[in-house]
Amino acid sequence: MITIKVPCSSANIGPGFDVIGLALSIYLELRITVDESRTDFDAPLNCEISYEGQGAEEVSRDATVNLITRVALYVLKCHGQSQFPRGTHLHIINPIPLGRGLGSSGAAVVGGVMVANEIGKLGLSKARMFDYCLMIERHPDNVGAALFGGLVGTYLNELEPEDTQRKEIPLAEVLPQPAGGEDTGIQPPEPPLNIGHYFQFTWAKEIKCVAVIPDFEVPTSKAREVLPKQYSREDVIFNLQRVALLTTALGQSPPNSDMIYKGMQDKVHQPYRKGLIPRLTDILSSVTPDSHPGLLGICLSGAGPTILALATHNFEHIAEHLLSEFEKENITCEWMLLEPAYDGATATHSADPTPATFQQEQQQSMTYADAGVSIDRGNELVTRIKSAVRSTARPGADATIGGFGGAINLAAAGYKEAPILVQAIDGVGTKLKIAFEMQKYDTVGIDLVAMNVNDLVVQGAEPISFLDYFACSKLDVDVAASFVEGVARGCKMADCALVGGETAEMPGMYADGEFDAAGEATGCIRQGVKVLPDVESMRAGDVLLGLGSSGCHSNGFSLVRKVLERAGLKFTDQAPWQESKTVGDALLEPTKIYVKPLLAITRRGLVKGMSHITGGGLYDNVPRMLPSHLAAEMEIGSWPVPPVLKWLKRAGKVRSKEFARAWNTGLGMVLVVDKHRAETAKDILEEWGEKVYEVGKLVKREQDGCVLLQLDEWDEWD
Ligand SMILES: Nc1ncnc2c1ncn2[C@@H]1O[C@H](COP(=O)(O)OP(=O)(O)O)[C@@H](O)[C@H]1O
Ligand SMILES: N[C@@H](CCOP(=O)(O)O)C(=O)O
Repeated sequence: MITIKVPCSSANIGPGFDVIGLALSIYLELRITVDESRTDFDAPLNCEISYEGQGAEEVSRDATVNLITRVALYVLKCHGQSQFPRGTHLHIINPIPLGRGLGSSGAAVVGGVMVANEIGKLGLSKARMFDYCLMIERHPDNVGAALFGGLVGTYLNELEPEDTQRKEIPLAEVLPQPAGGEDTGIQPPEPPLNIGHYFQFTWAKEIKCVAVIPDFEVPTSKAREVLPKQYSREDVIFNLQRVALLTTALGQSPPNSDMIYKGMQDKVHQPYRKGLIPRLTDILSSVTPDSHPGLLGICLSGAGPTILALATHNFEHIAEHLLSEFEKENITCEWMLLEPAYDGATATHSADPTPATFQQEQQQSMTYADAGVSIDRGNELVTRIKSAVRSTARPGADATIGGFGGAINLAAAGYKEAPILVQAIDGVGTKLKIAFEMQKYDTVGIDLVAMNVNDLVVQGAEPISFLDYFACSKLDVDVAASFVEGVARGCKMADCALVGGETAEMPGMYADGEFDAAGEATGCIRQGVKVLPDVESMRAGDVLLGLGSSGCHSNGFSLVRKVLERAGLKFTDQAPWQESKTVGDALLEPTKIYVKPLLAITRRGLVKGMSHITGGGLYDNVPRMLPSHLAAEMEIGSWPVPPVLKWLKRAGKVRSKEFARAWNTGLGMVLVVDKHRAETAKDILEEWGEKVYEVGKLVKREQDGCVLLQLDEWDEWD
C-alpha cells in the first residue's frame, strides 16, 4: 500500500497574496493499492475511489471527475500512461474543510501529482512536481506550502510567451469528458521546466495558529473574481513593506507581537473580500496584542472565510472572541489549534493490510484486533507472568493477578497501628532505548523498581507493594513477559509484592519495537517512628557515608547516548571500560536496590538522613536531606569512580561540575550518621555486601548545600 499525506495550508498570511503559504497540521491522506489480479474491475480509468471525511457528500467518486484522480491522470498522461494500473483503488481520508481557505484544493492537487508519481513510478523530484501543481492551481502559495512544508515564500519564473500559453491551458482541456473540454489524448501539454520556486522561512516554535472556521464556503475562484485588476502604488508599497517585515518577524524567538501584528496588515486582497465574508473588516480589527495578550497577528486564511490568528498563548480566549464576533451575524464556527507541518507532502510504502479490496474490507465486521489491540495477546501475557508475579508475595500482599485492584492487609504485613504511607512514582527513562537496541528486556524492570523503592527507603519507609505500567503500540508477549519478570525480580530484592499493573497496547502511540514503562511503590513507616530525614538531629561534624553504585544506574542516559555517538561507538562494540562486555550490555547493568541494608540500619536508629543520588547528581540530591544551615562537604578521591563513568567523562570531555550533576559519580546513596555511630553503621552495611566509603562531613552552610572539595582531581583524567 502507498500512503500519501499532504498538509493543509493557509495562504497569504495577510500581505503575502499569492506569495506566502504556511503548511498546517491537518492532513489529507491518500491510500493506494493496486490489485491486478481482480477480474471484477470495471471502474472508469481503472481506478475505484472510496472517500471519508470532509466533503463526503459532494466529492465525486468517479475518477474522471474527482480532482485528485484527474490531476494524477494528467501527470500520468504526460508520461505516456493513459490510465491507472488495472485494479487501482484510491481511498481518500480528508479532514480538511472544503472551500474555507485552508487549501483543500491545493492539498488535492499536490496529492494527485504525488499519486501519479508513486503509482506511475515516475521518480519526479519535488521541484518538478511543483511545476505540475502549478499547471492546475495557478497561484503557488498554497501548493508550495503543502508540497514543501513550513512557512514558504514562493515565486514564479518569467515565462516565454509560448510557455505562458502552455501554462494557461486549463485542466479541463487536458482531461477527458465529462469534466469538460476536449481530450487532448495521450500527450497533453507538459509544464515548462522550473516554473515555480520557493524559499522556506524560519518559524519561531512558540507561535501556534488558531483557525476559526465558519460554517459556510467561499470558493476560491469567486474570491479571486472580486479582486481589482490594478492597484495603486501606495497599496503595493504598503504590502511590500509588510511582507519584508513579516517574514523575518515570524522567525524571531521570542516573537515580537508589535512587529508581527503590523506585518500582517494587507491592502491587496482582504479589503476586497469583505463582501463575501460578513463583518470581515470589523473582525480583523477587533483583536490586538493589547486587547488579547498572547495574540501576535490576525488575517484571512487563504481566500477565506477562515480567520487565522497567530498566538503564543491564550488560544481559547482569542478563539472564543472571534466566535462571538461571527455569532453577531448568526454564523457558527468551529475552531482548531494548529501547528506548522514542517515536512510537507510525504509518501510511504508498506505491505498491503489484506489482499481484500477496500470495499470488501469495509463490509467486513470489525474487531478490536483489526484496530491493532489484541485481547488474546494480553491474556497470553497474563498467563506467562503469573508465576513470576506470584513469587513476589509477602505477608499482607499475596500478589495474585486478576483482581481489579491489588489488596494489601497492613495488619498482616506487621503494622497493627495505622502506619504512615509513603508513595513514589517514577519511570526508567531513556535507558530503555539501550534495551531496545540490545533487544534485552530482562533487567530494565529491576531499574524501574530500584528508582521507586530507593526513593521510599531514604525516608525510612519499608516498601510493601509495587504497581507497574507497560505501554506499547503492538504487544510483543515475549518482550513484555521478560520485562515484567525483571520487575518481579526487583520486587523480590526489595521485598515488596507486585500487586498489580497495566499493560497498555495503543496502536500508533509508540515507535515499533519500543515501549515505555513506569511504576509506583507504596511503603510504610511505623507509628511513632520518625520520617527521615531527621533534620533536627543533624549537627556539624556528622559523618557522610557513601554507598557504591553499580554504574550509571538509571540517570543521565541522554548524555550517555550523545557521548557514545560522538565517540563513534555502537552498542554492540566491545566496551572500552570493560572488555568482557559489549557497550550495551555494560550500560544495562541494573540500578542497585539498597532497601534491605538501609532498613537494617534505619531500624537500629543509626541514620539521620539519606539521599538517593539520581538526576541532578550529588549537587542537587544531597542538599535535599539537609537543614538549611548545614552543608555536605565531600572530598573527591574518598570514593572510587566506576570505570564506565570515568570513561564517559573523558570521552565526552564533561567538566567536573557537570559530571557531578549528570551522573552519580559512583555513589548511589549518601547517608548522614552521627560520627560516634558511623563505624557500627558501616559494619552492618558491609555485612549486607555494600561498599561503604566515608566521603565527608556536615559543616556550617555558607552558600551551597553540597560542596565538593578538590574537584579538579577529576579533571586530571582528561
Ligand atoms: N480531497 C478532495 N478531493 C476532491 N476534490 C477536492 C478535495 N479537496 C478539495 N476538493 C475540491 O476543491 C474545492 C475547494 O477548493 P477551493 O475553492 O480552492 O477552496 P479551498 O480554500 O478549500 O482550497 C472543493 O469544492 C472540491 O471541488
Ligand atoms: N492566494 C490565494 C490563496 C487561495 O488559497 P485557498 O486555500 O483559499 O485555496 C488567494 O488568496 O486567492
